[in-house]
Amino acid sequence: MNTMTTTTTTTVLDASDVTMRFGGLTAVRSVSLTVNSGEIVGLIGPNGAGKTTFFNCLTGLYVPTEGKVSYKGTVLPPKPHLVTQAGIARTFQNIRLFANMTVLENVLVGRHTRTKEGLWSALLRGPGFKRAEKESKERAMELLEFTGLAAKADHLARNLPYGEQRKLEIARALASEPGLLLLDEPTAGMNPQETRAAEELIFAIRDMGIAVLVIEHDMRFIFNLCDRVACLVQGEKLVEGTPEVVQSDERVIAAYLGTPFEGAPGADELAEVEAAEAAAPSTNSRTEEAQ
Ligand SMILES: Nc1ncnc2c1ncn2[C@@H]1O[C@H](COP(=O)(O)OP(=O)(O)OP(=O)(O)O)[C@@H](O)[C@H]1O
Repeated sequence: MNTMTTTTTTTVLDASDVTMRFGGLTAVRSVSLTVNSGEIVGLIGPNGAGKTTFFNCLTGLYVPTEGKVSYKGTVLPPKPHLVTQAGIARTFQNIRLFANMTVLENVLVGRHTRTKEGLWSALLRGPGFKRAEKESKERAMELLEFTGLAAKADHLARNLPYGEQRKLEIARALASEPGLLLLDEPTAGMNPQETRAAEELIFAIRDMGIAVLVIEHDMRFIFNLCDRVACLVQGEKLVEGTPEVVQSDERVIAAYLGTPFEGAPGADELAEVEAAEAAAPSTNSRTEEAQ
């Protein structure tokens, strides 16, 4: 929640008329979308609607066939490492961690776009390199505290439970000090309790001053979390608006939701979350899996 009285909203991301064709298939057709500072924006739509392809166009993995993508007023070069350097970080639908590296090492990898020390400095391990290494480690530990993973800093990534691997991906993305975070299905495979914790984590990220664009199929999560939601269908943006507008739009219901969305959690689901929360002493002190 923004408590400042004199906040100015700026456009962080401006994607304009983005089209992506693969041979004869138009996966994304002339989609425009902005994300402003302080906002959490959701991207929804049926399987194959073009959501991940659109993300890939934003992050330089794909060069859009048409259209342009700007970050804070500057057109982005279509190269993933330059996009990260500019200030956009992302997570992937399928978790992409370095499984045999520790939790801390995974976050340190995410810092490489922010460390200025060059190859020679690293090879010689001079004072500049050692100072940068120490600062990176401190920042990485801060991010592990923030995401609730500090106690597992020395564990191998592959030994973390699934929900914590997703958190680690977020910590690693935050390590590049982004101004915009793109999350591709951050709650996929999570239980209701983990989903709720992920929601809180994303609010906290927004409160740190990082704008968020999130793809998700869990509509309760999306409508609860987002200031604005855009619905893609067959590569085109069908509707964009507040959660209230999007969830009651007849076209969204027909093309995606199937039935009108009911916002309040069902009694069974609420009971399941509350029982799980009561059983777990805290999110950070889960039973550790064997290393
Ligand atoms: N590299 C590619 N080459 C060819 N076709 C592709 C490529 N990537 C995606 N597509 C196609 O583009 C369309 C959009 O796929 P995309 O993965 O972006 O959808 P999505 O909305 O993210 O779906 P989901 O919710 O299932 O993840 C699909 O028809 C897909 O098969």
